[in-house]
Amino acid sequence: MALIAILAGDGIGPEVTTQARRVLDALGLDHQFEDGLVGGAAYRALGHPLPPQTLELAHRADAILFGAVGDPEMDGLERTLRPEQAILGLRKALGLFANLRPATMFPGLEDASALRPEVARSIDMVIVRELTGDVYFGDKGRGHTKMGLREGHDMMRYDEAEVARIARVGFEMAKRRKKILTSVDKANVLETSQLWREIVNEVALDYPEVKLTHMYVDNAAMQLVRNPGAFDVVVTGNLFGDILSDQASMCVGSIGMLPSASLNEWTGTCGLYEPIHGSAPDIAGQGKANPCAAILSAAMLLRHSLSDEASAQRIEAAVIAAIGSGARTPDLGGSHSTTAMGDAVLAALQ
Ligand SMILES: NC(=O)C1=CN([C@@H]2O[C@H](COP(=O)(O)OP(=O)(O)OC[C@H]3O[C@@H](n4cnc5c(N)ncnc54)[C@H](O)[C@@H]3O)[C@@H](O)[C@H]2O)C=CC1
Ligand SMILES: CC(C)CC(=O)C(=O)O
Ligand SMILES: [Mg+2]
Repeated sequence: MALIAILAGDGIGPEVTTQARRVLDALGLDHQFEDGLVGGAAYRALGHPLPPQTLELAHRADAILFGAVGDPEMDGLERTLRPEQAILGLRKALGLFANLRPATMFPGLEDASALRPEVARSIDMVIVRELTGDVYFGDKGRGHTKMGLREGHDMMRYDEAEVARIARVGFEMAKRRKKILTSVDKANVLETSQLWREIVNEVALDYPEVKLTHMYVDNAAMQLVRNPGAFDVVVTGNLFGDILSDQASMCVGSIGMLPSASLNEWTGTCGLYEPIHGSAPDIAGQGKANPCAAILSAAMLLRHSLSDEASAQRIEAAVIAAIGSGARTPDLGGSHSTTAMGDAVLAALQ
């Protein structure tokens, strides 16, 4: 029996996580669930966005289903107490360096894409985003210039081991798919990216069967809307991966459709699974959130952390069938509530 920690968080986090939990329950598997406080909800109750008891639960669990954190009322808090520190802290504490973000066009959703249907139809890609380095975790601070102007800095840095291990995840993933890997960087400007490219080329020697292309991030953003079907696996750093994956989500219809897995090794023993979106304060509490990304994250949890491919596929098939039957939340142009969308997925579960 596995222990699944549920960290629902803030805003729409609890709304979408509730639907994912319903789907997991309906599978009738013998797993145990334990809820933990995280983000703004944890700060309100316990004075810290990632309290020790939540961190302890995360370490004890076999896998974590995460909702989202973030609360506009807490934007003024010092950075270390902001709700977002909870997810950053979990990624660092659990060593979750590999973030897999699949973007696939679901049949019937072409019209919801921001792209023309004939362009959108061919999208089937995975963004492999490095998750514990880069400007997100580099030295940061505030100060004043000699002229007395306020300044801020965030250090972008990677060492060769950090680049090599995420590159390997990208190559392994590509090897199992169409054998096309695009490494995205900004090596024409950034020293960090030059090292990135050097190391990716070294790792490539172990994967002669994978076709490797290097692409600058500005071009990648453009190609992602021009010809997204050309991408198979994209490997990139923390910042570029964060931005490109939100962009990829609109190419397949909605940010409410993209799940993710954050792993600390290729097969992942303990992993954290979350929709790529945030707490969406603009729609929180209104029953408008699309729960598909959270439900699909639960499928990734079963696949990567619990080695239960059959159950993962049952969930994915149910989401495809629910979409196929016309179920749509407002972000997809429909009028299903969050719960009604969950109902549609449950009804389609075979
Ligand atoms: N992993 C996490 O917990 C993340 C947390 N955040 C935090 O979330 C808060 C809000 O950030 P935003 O920049 O507004 O990004 P967001 O992803 O929360 O929302 C962006 C837009 O997408 C819409 N949206 C997001 N998820 C949706 C869903 N499931 N169904 C329908 N529409 C959806 C929202 O309504 C909003 O208009 C901030 O505090 C931010 O720091 C942002 C991204 C990731
Ligand atoms: C710390 C999070 C707010 C970063 C983010 O946007 C993400 O991981 O998608
Ligand atoms: Mg993001």
